Order: sequence, then C-alpha cells, then structure tokens
Amino acid sequence: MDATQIVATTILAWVIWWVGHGLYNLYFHPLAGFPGPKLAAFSGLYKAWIDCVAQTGFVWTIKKLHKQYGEVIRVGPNELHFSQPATYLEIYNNHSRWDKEEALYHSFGEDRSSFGYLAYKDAKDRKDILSRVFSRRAIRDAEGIVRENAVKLCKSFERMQGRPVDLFYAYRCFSIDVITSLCFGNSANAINAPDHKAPIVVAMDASLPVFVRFKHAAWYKNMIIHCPPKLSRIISPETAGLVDLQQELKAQIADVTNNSDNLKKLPHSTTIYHQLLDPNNYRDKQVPDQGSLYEESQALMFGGADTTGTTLMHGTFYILTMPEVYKKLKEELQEAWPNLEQPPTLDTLEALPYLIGVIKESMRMSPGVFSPLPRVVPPVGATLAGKFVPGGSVVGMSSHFVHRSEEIFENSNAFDPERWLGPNAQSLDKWLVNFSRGPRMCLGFNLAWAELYLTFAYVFRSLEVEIESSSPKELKWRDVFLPEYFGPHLKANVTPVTS
Ligand code: HEM
Repeated sequence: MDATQIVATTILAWVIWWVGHGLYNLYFHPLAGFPGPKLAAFSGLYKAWIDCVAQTGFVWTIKKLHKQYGEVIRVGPNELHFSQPATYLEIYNNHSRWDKEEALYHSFGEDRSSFGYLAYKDAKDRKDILSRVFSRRAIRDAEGIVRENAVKLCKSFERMQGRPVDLFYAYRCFSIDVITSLCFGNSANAINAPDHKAPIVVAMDASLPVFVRFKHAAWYKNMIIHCPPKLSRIISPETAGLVDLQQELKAQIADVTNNSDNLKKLPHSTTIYHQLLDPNNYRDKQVPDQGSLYEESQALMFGGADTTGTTLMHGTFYILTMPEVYKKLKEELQEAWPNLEQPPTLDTLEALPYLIGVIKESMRMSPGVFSPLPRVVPPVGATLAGKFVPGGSVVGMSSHFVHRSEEIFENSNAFDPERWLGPNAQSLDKWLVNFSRGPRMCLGFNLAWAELYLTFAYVFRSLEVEIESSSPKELKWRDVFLPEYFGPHLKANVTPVTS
C-alpha cells in the first residue's frame, strides 16, 4: 500500500467507526428511549456546531427543544436536560454529591481548584479552607474592602464629566477590584482605567467564547494552555490578555510561596494565600503547589467577576428603564441614608425591603451562570422527573428554566421587586437558584450579596443616573457557560447628588 492508500484506508476506517458509534448511540445507548433530536443523540457534534459554528447559544436551542419534545430531553449522546423547576432541586441538593462532568469543567484550565475539582470530596476539602475567606462572618469583617471599592466606583463615575459611563465594563471593573483586593491583597485597580476599559476585563470577556471551543476540543485547549506564553499569544489572540494575567498571578504566587515572610507584606490577612498556604489547614500538612494555587486564583476571578458584574448590570438596566422602580428605590435609600456623609452599615441595608426585592429580582433576571451545570449520575442510577436515569449519564439544568417558570414566578419575564415583598415571598426564596444549590453551590455568595447591597446603595443614593440613548432596548446574550453579550453596551449619564 502506498501512502495515499494508507491515509484513505485510515479515514474510511474512522468514518465507519464514527457512523457505527453514532448508530449505537441512536438505537442501543441506555438513553436511546429519551426524546430529542436524532442528531443530538447521534453525536456530540450537534452541540459543538451550535456552540462553535452557529454560535446561537445552546440554552436557547434547549428551550425550543423542550417545547417540541417535552420536559425531559436528550441533548447529547449521553446527556439529558430537564425543564421542570422541581427537577432542578432533585439534581442540585445537599444529598446529591454527584461528580461534575469532565469535558466542561476541565475546559477552563482550573482542574485543581474549588470550581474545577470533579469529585465532591476534593472540592469540599478546598472549599472548607476557603470558607474562612468567604463565610458570612469573614465577609462582614471585609465589608470595608467592598465599601471602599463601591466609593471608588462612584468617584470614577463622577470623573466622567458628562460623558456616559459604560456600565458593562464599569461593574466588572468593580467586581475584579473587590476580588483582587480581598483574595490576593493586590487590587487590579481596574476601576481607574480610562473609560473603565481595563485590559483585564476586556481580556476576560474576549476569552469566554474560546473556553467553549476548549470544551469541545481538549487537544486545542492543551495546545494553547501548555505552549510558551509568546507562542500562545500568536496562536490565540483572544486569550492573549489571559496569558498576561496568568503571568502576573503566577509571579505573585511564586513571591508568597517562595518566602512566607512576603505574606506579611500584603495589606491585610484575609487573602486566600493566608489560608491555602497554612499547613495546619491540611490533614497531611501538605500545602498545594503553585499550579494549584494559580488555578484557584483564576477560578475565583472568573467565578466572581462577570457574575456579579452581570447581575449589577441587569438590575441597573431595569431600574433605569422603569421610572417607578427608580423612584421607589431612591426614596427608600434616601430615608435610610439621610446624610450623605454618614453611610449606613451593611446591616441597615440588609433590612431595606425594596432594596432586597431589587437585588433578588436582579439575580432572577440576570443570566449569572447561564449554561446547565452538568453532573454525572452515580452508578446506581437516579430517578429524576419521575424517570429512571441510568448511572453514568450526564444530567443538567439551566437556572433559566426555574427563574422564568410561569408556574412559580407569575409574569416571569417582568422585573417586579414587589413579588419579593408579598405574603408568598418566603416561599419564592427556594426558587432563587442563581448561586445553584447543594455541595457545589457558589462559594462566593456572601461576598456577592455584600457587593450588590453596597453598590446599588452607593450608586443610586449618591448619583442621579439616566440611561444613555445608545443603550440597547433589551440585553441580548448567548450561553458560553457564562453569558456572552451582543450589541451595544448599557450606558448611563450620571451626576452626583448634592445632599
Ligand atoms: C451574583 C454573583 C454570582 C453568581 C450568580 C454565582 C453563581 C455561581 C454558580 C451558579 C455556581 C455553581 C457552578 C457549577 O456548579 O458549576 C458557582 C460556583 C462558584 N462560585 Fe459563584 N457566583 C457569583 C459570585 C461569586 C463570587 C463573588 C465568587 C468568589 C470570588 C464566586 C466563586 C465561586 C466558586 C469558587 C464556585 C465553585 C464552587 C464549587 O464548584 O463547588 N462566585 N457560582
């Protein structure tokens, strides 16, 4: 056989294997009885096509598929998606310690982090240590850091001197500065970037669609992540900014790990390094290596920056486009905070009913983490939505199907803070799942709440804010795990209030 024949035979053998495997998936796979598009059952390329080529957003596709095929659908050869809100709590709850699914969760290059560990036990060990930075009490102690950044944000708005503020960038700058100050003791100072277009925020935004490609092609991810930084910048310009960030974080980590005295030079002792580098926090007294510390840092940056920024942006969008909401929020804040020179404590803000309603509604209406959070059903199988799902199957559900359920939230597409003030409000709390539920729920939720209380309070008490005319009429996004936004950014004209 000559070389051409060898290549042709190899390709033919591969095509035969691929078609055979697809036919097995269609007719003999344990999930063969579940409804859904034939192409999705045949091959994972269906999902890859929507994510990477059509780029229309898989959650939007899933929504259409549920209308066509019902409440339980097969969205990949080994994957099911559910639409009934009750099923969300069957998958994500404190009794289900199911593994995370590898292709997605190892696509971010954070395998050894609280977010990236697949197994419950590994994640629990890491989260137990980090909870000393993120517990309610720890966040109370760190209130000053969040407040300081909320003030910095408002001052940066004032400096715009009549030019509109890009709220998409500005809120992300704020959340990045909070995380980098609190977790690493080294603020990125993104808020003070010209027009809030901080390179780190732009870099994180540009890298989102690349991670989707990584999910479908691990070889591509390994090539970009493991090749030398200079080459990686050329092959993948979208992740070039991330490479810079990686270099900076790695240098800081090397600094604190090579000489523990350097920890003392950090401005406060609540950084993640103070906890993660303390051998007494580990049964075997072994602290994680620099690679794992880097991955944890990256996970916290991605986990806490876009999510909080997005929630603030969505909330602000509705406040600015609904005069009644703007007025009620302002009035409540003015009453609780009569003298601008004497800002209220977080405790006081946490007791303001309308502000609470605004925040909960911002969380509900914001995509937050938009994609389904895939979990692997344990070997014994499980019953979900009344159907037996065999062990090893991947199951997931996007929070969108809970938050926009008409059965739970009447008029679910309307932003209505009052729904959280009525007699049924408490029963709704169970269905606010933006931080997910169960052992893998968000580690940073106390921090996120504090950021939302303080930022909404400072922005809407100390400034008059008006939507700028170039802003979109509605916010549009697709899921790339987190949301990726299209079209013009939300912008606002701001003027400081005098009293
Ligand atoms: C409104 C803001 C936030 C939202 C909507 C949000 C949402 C979520 C969700 C849905 C998960 C579960 C992900 C999964 O199962 O794969 C999660 C996990 C996580 N979040 Fe957040 N998050 C927010 C803020 C934060 C902040 C401020 C931090 C910390 C700086 C943070 C750190 C994490 C980490 C480390 C995990 C992984 C936990 C695990 O896998 O066990 N998040 N978050």
